[in-house]
Amino acid sequence: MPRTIIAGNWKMYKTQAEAVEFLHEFLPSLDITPETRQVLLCVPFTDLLCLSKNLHGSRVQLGAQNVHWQDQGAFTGEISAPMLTEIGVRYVVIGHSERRQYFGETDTTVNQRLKAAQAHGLTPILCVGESKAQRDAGETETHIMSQLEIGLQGIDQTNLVIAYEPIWAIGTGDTCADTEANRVISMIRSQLTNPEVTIQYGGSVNPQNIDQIMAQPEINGALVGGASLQASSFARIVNYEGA
Ligand SMILES: O=C(CO)COP(=O)(O)O
Repeated sequence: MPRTIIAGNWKMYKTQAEAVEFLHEFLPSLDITPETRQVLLCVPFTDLLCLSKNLHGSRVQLGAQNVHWQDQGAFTGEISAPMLTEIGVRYVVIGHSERRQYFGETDTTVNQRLKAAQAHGLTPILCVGESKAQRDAGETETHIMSQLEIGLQGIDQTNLVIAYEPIWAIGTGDTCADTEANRVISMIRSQLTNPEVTIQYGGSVNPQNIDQIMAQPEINGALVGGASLQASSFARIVNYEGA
């Protein structure tokens, strides 16, 4: 069985002070068994060091939201994998649709970032998903298959998480129907060589829909944006009802 991983993606939200305040409320309300349910917070770079100290000994792991493919060099504004692992980061989100849309991320650079993350022992969370126009044109499957084909070239599937995030469902409140998310995730799994890869759903996950999403057999977790910013709402999500 793939491991269940519920991750919060804070995007560009929360100063350090706000992050610490979040933890004070969030950590005591966790009601999970870490062996069966992994919880992650993927936070802005400036929050990582402080959260690493505050999460030490807790049941929550830390993730970054991007990583460069070189270990060091003249790459102004970038952060490398050794810089992340040194401060206790274990996961990194790669190829989020917002990076693809606003910052020129391509499947090729996604692949380079995945390789660098794995080379340093980070677990990458590869984000894939179709736009509304692609869905309407019936191109959901071909688009995702092409993202996977290029993104996963030469990638070790024993240290990998995939997040299916339909772009039209991100931040819109327009959640993909859970059976449809299950169908697409099943298609994604059919493209993989390792059946144990955790595949998450992301896109308007909230405390009201998490139980139903997690009841789907192919869905192994969630990547949560807006609803991970409030401690009470993210706690309800990670404490979802189910196995
Ligand atoms: O992009 C997302 C997580 O990476 C999803 O964002 P929302 O949960 O705000 O829709």
